[in-house]
Amino acid sequence: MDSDSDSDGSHISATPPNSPPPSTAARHSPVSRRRDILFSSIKLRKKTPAPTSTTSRTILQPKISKKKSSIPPPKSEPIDSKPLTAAPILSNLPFLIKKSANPSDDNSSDGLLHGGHCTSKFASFLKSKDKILNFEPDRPVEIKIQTDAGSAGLGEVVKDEVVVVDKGFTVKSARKSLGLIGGGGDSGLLKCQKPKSGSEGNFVKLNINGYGRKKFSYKNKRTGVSSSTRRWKNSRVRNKGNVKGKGGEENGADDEEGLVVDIETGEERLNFHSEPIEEAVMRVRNEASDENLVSLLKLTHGYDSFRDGQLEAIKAVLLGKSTMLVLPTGAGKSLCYQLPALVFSGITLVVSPLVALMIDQLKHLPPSIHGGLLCSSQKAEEASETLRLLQEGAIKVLFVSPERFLNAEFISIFSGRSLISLVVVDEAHCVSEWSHNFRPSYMRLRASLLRGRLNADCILAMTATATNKTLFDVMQALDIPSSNLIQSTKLRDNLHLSVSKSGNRMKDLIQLLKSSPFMDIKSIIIYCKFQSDTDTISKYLRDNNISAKSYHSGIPSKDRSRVQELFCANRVRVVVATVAFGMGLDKSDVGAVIHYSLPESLEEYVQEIGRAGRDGTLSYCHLLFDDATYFKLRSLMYSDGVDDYAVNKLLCQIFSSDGLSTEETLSIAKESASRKFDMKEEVILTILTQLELGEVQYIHLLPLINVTCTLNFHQTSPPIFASRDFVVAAILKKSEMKDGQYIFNIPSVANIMRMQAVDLLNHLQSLKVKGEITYELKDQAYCYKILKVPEDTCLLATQLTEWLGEVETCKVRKIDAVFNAAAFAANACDKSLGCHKDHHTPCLQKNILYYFNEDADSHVPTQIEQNSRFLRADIKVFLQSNAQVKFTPRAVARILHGLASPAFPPSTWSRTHFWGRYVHMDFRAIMEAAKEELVNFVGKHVT
Ligand SMILES: Nc1ncnc2c1ncn2[C@@H]1O[C@H](COP(=O)(O)OP(=O)(O)OP(=O)(O)O)[C@@H](O)[C@H]1O
Repeated sequence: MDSDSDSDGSHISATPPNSPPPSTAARHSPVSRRRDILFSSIKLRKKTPAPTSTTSRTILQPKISKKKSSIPPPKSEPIDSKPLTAAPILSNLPFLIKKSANPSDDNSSDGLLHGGHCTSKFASFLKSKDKILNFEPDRPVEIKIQTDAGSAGLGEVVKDEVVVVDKGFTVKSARKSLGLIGGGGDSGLLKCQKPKSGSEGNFVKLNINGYGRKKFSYKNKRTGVSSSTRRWKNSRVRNKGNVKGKGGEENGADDEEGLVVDIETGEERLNFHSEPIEEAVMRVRNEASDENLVSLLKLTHGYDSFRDGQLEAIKAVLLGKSTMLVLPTGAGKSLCYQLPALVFSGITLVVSPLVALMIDQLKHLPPSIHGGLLCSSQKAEEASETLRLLQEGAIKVLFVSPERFLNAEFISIFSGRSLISLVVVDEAHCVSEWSHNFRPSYMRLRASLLRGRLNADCILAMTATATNKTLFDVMQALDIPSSNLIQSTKLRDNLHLSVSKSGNRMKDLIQLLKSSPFMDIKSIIIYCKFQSDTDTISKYLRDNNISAKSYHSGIPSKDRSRVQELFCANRVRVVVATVAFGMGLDKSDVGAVIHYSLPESLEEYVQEIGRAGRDGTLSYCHLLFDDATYFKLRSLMYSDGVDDYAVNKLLCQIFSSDGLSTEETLSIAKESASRKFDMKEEVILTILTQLELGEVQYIHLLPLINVTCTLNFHQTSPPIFASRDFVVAAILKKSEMKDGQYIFNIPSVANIMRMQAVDLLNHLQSLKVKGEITYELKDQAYCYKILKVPEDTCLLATQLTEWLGEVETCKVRKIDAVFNAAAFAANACDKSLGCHKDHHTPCLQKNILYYFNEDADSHVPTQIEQNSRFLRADIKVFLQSNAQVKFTPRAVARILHGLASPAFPPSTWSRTHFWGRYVHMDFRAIMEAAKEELVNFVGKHVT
């Protein structure tokens, strides 16, 4: 499709010129990448009854575990053959104080994990028995711990030193691994520096009775700077090049128990005393009674009681019942797998969509539970270290990204063995394409894989935000019976919700921040949709003497971490952020969340306001909305749409291989295919994923590689080299010569050599190291092998297109629902439910709950315009003035909505007068009109 046209006849349009078209950069850099990858696959699942009960009750009875563990049995076995076989879970487990990880370092934009990008520094964020692999060895953390448990335990800060005195625990043993807090080896990089005895004046002592989890927020009396921050700096200097903790050596003991402080977040963590916990675990294994569970909870987490839904979920899981758990954000879902992980003998595998979340959850594991993580951008040695520890039984809870399930080696660890006791699917709504952020990679998480290949009997799916339709889908995919749904209200009642329609959002925002209650709130998140907004607003706030920083995926990860650090340390009052901020952020005292832009769904709204008031205090959430943003965001929901014929053409290319041998690696270059089919790369990936994971497995997807290689020989002449090296011979045979360079396609050569593309690349690399060749690679491509050719490509294309259309409709319905709820509150609420002025907690809560419980496909009314008297005339003019270009109805509608697409780039098309002119009108209505006009236009020009 050629679309290079400058002249579009704008001068003769039917409507007067619009206000200047929105900047394409702004329009097309919404940070919600969720939408970009939302398209996915057709799932033709068997229908099972929808979950009916909102709360399932379980009767806990001991169950005999069938599982064997690689972990040797403990010295003290349970008294009888009770359900859950024992493991030496606690002795000599390490205690870890970690430098808080940086959740924003996920390379994938907005912190979302796609294709498993994460920086390697997370990779080694691992707790293990022998080692703590720190990702920044040059930045060890020191924490001083007061060992004198006999002291009164009153906290104070002197000379920036932090120490925790634990009254409730005693030091269990003195270990030699002095550099490692509680560690058993000497390779740990986190430092525990013991105070010199009697130097109490240097240390903070907290009166915590061993169990408290108070917020640590002491300030240095002199500087006013948080001691943890200062401490952090000090420790860096002091520990340079010194891995072993000197202080620890001096004192001869470093295995402290009690409460300790995360040096960066200031958060307290419980150290533990292994024997009482071990005994408590045994008691739960013998009888998972409320009493036994509460006493374990107290020992491991320091809490006196369970929150709503927790006990029920834990009991169900301990009984081996696969469970769907829906609790509000911040309600404490993690605990529901942490305690079972401790009790089960095998591994608990936690699947999480974000590296940031994984890090956060790993960080928040109680010290009695060993954790590790695997993500795809780990260095090979880091991943193998984790796997080694896993196989040794040194990891109880392993966090993995869904992409890990593509890795055959990983799956093979568990195949045929009963190593896994529990699989936890966190953010389980991602499994469903009807959720607000479906992840194609979550499609791999099917009960068949988890049970069949990983040998995991029990699955715990957790989410805070799912409509009934999504829940049904997830439970069906994971084979969770409808009776095993544990669900509590979706909104915390400490969130005060308000809404206002705004004519000038910037001005209204400042006014809001300067008025009660917001003016007194010390920690505020402002959510925006567009990156550019976050920068503009934060600057504007600073200009108005409000301490603010922006946060979005376009900011370098180091700076993002810094913003998060400052915010967590209460040194920045406001963070103006895109959706990228907040995932994995467990700052408990965020007092307000303000939406500067309309969220894309009520799920997103609930998730984001859930960042506020996690400490249970009354917190304020205000939503500013306007029509223009709604139109813009609604329009963007259509940017991934595809047409039947384009999908058909793509399928023809996918299955166009000559040989169709299952051994052949085929490829589709991302960029050129995207342009050729006018389809976003993510949409192509979605279709490929569906072809792999749908009901029929047509292809097997392989890792992305650059497929075009340009090669130069430097030492040996090519023919002589070819006679010695059969790979080179094949390359010469398959290459095109251009300017003395050999250009070839990697998979083609690999195929004739009957080798894997990756092995060919390794071979080239070794020749390069020897100085024989240099080469360049380009054209990133999706690689795959064909397993089955569809009998009817057209039918398959139609099914795929229809399904993608349904997903699109679902997304549009979501944004309509959130707009309607806001508009109702602002314009139509009769205040009968108790709302007053801008305060609309009752009516918003009601609408949100209604939305979550609504009938799956119920109609959501829209206020968007369906027609315009100038539309037809404008389309006519547009087509006439671009008569040389082949348009589809979708292409015309996109241009009229100002939506970029691969074949109609904004660099060319935003110049037209029609670009974005009809963004306020329903996209599909424009497509319909464009279709009719195109038929007329083509009819006239053909005859
Ligand atoms: N029984 C309990 N008593 C007191 N605090 C608890 C209890 N259970 C969990 N918490 C605390 O509540 C906070 C939120 O817990 P958690 O992170 O598990 O929430 P979540 O439900 O996973 O939230 P989100 O959906 O936002 O990730 C944590 O600080 C946790 O320690």
